Amino acid sequence: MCTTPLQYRPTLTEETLDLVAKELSQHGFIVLKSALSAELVRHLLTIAAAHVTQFQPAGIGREKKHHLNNTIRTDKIRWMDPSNITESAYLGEMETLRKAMNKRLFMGLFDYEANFAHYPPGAFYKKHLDAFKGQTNRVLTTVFYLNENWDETDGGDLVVYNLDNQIIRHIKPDAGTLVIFLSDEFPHEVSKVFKDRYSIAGWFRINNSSAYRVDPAS
Ligand SMILES: O=C(O)CCC(=O)C(=O)O
Ligand SMILES: [Fe+2]
Repeated sequence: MCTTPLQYRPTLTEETLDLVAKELSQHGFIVLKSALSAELVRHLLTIAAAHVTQFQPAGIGREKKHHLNNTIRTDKIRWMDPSNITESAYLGEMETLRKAMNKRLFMGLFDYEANFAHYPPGAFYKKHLDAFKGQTNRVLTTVFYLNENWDETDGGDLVVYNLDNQIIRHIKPDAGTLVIFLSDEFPHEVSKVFKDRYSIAGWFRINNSSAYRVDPAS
């Protein structure tokens, strides 16, 4: 029997990457609908749902400051596995995005870390910033949604604020929607969900290593 290996065609076109660069330089924020192939999105959802019992409670803060705080967030996560062909296809698209932003905007993004997230009914993530100026090497956030047939009444909007704390966007976590924004400029929250919600949150990082301090891998 002959089985062809599973392959995914890259979907981020030069035109899309131009648009992302333009919007990020003008507004620091972009929402792309149907950003990746429907097949890839479906397979990512299947993987997330199949492994959900292994997801771990998510923490806040990094390294020594990392701790669990279930008054701030109650989602569960699993870091992506590059040895899986489907997860690797997603990471490949993000690598295309990384290189494109470095080329067009000279952002100096040197790597990317990403986790699947599961918000069971009742879960939320209160308003937060992913990064504070000068204190982190996370500079560009991505959130990619995997949920089919998401209804307004299912909750779980991504609510985005500006630095004056005014709401600027409500984003429905629809399958295929990719949100990209500057990590230290947009406080955001995930409103309470009423149905299982799956996503992939990721961060492009700059290299803060110096002779005195070596950056940890994650
Ligand atoms: O899932 C979302 O819409 C956002 C998640 C988030 O803010 C985070 O993981 O830092
Ligand atoms: Fe966040």
